Amino acid sequence: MTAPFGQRLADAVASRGPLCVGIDPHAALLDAWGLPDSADGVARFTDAVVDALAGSVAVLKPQIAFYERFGSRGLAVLEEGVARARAAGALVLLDAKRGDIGSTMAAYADYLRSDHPMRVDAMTISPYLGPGSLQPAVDTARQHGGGLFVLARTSNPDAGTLQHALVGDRSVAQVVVDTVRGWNTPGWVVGDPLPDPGALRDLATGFGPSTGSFGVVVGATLRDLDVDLSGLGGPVLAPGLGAQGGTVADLRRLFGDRAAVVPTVSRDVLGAGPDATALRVAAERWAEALAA
Ligand SMILES: O=c1ccn([C@@H]2O[C@H](COP(=O)(O)O)[C@@H](O)[C@H]2O)c(=O)[nH]1
Repeated sequence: MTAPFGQRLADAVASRGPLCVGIDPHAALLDAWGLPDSADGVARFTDAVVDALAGSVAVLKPQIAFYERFGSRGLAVLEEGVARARAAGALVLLDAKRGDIGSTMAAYADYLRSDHPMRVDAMTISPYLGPGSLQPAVDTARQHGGGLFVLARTSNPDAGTLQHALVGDRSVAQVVVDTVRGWNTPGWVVGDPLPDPGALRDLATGFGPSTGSFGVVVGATLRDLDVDLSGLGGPVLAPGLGAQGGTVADLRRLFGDRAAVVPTVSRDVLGAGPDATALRVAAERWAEALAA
């Protein structure tokens, strides 16, 4: 029986630190690494990143879009990379950003099943079809010890166009955060009123044995933290560092010590490759800056 993702994440962070490194084999990076823009190039890129980092970083986050570019051969490469990364001790967060009606969502969530050929530890999902549509993914995650990160306030510049829109007196982003807070709250079921954040302030804010398995994505590029994360009870995936302009100082400014933050960096680390030592040094530089 697999322990809940939140607990496994907290353990990984305790022993390896919170850094997540993204595996994003962009065509430009393949070129810079002297690799062909093909499934073979992506395989060599993935192997190099996994070999260099899966033994030391807490989380690796492959971006499925870069594998789907090469059809079934690309997915076979990803499947192999995911298995190797997990075997080396890294948690694998599949950046797939899936979202659909509930019955289809159940199929997407199969990536979390223990019998899936490309089983991952957690995946990113999109809430655009409404919180209720995501429930089958929550059920699968609970059953198989998996985790979910729901897009709440993403790192792209025009994200607020939709995410700031109001639903009653709350922003769309806040509705997402409140929904995830519900998933992390023992005893809460769909249809119950959402838990009052004020009453949940003592739910874990940092990493610990009670870290929940359900998290949100909040970009490190935000000018201000315009969602209330109190009582979330689960992790916050923070992309946007490095290539998108976010810094460790931004993480501190936005989150302080009020959240269990998993900062994630792709291009800024991957650009150091293909040399394994250089990749490790680039990841360590971020890890040290985060720990300082
Ligand atoms: O709000 C979001 C959600 C996901 N991402 C993904 O993270 C990486 C970022 O790559 P960098 O090279 O570090 O910019 C990429 O896979 C995005 O799809 C995000 O950037 N923002």
